[in-house]
Amino acid sequence: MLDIVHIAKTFNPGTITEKIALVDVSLHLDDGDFVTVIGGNGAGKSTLMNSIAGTFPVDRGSISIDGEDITSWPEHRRAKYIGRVFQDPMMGTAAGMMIEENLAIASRRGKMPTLRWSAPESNRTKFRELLAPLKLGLEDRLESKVGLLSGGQRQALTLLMATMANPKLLLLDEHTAALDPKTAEKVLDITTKIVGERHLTTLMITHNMRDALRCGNRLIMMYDGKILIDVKGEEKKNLTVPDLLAMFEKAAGSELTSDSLLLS
Ligand SMILES: Nc1ncnc2c1ncn2[C@@H]1O[C@H](COP(=O)(O)OP(=O)(O)OP(=O)(O)O)[C@@H](O)[C@H]1O
Repeated sequence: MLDIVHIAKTFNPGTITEKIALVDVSLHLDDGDFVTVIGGNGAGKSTLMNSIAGTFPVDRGSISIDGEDITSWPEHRRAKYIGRVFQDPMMGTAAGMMIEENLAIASRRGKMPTLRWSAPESNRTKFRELLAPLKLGLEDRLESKVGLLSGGQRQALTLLMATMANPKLLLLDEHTAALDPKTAEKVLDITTKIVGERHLTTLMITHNMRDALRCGNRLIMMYDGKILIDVKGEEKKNLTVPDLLAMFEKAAGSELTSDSLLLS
């Protein structure tokens, strides 16, 4: 489904601020794979995601989705295939617009643009049906401005919008990190439900090792711009946080020092 072959990315090459962010990364995802991505600060997780989304070009290598080489595609063209949710609940939705207007825009992703934002009654019924399973009461607030929602409500809505047009690939970039623990748990449960029901191929960055172990069928751990650990299926299911730390030490030849990972 997703094929990343030997990609590399260096920021500010040839300057004193040069930073090698991705060394030589290859990754193949099967249809419906739900991969959690962990790693310390600066390991290259967001750079990997940004490379896939087309935020910037990679220096080397190729990226394909369903056999189509998208390496040279600009970000807006890739957006037809890719749904993305960021850490900041303020991104991904339009605060000044109503819930139904946001959903109407999301449902038209990849189709011809239209000047008509408002939703006819048939769409409203569809939107209520989509929102009700979130159990956040949003189905009764279609005309509320999104800016009035809590961070968790807004992230759940963003998730719904990012998946409405059935993306080939869903990228979740620490999408629960800015929420309080209880709300984060709820949004993560909603994520697991949507991804599972829709069989969405998904990459999810998290700083929480337990979440990384609990969610998905595969886990990759990045370190110094490389994929250091890649576990899936039964092996992942039986893994504990101490197992993961031991695997890291063995593969990296040093102890994990990232506070954000160890304290999560
Ligand atoms: N646009 C950029 N310009 C310059 N350097 C960058 C840029 N984006 C990332 N980097 C650097 O590349 C390295 C990898 O960053 P990246 O954001 O991919 O790490 P990460 O694993 O997502 O870390 P974190 O968990 O802290 O978000 C870091 O050293 C970072 O400072």
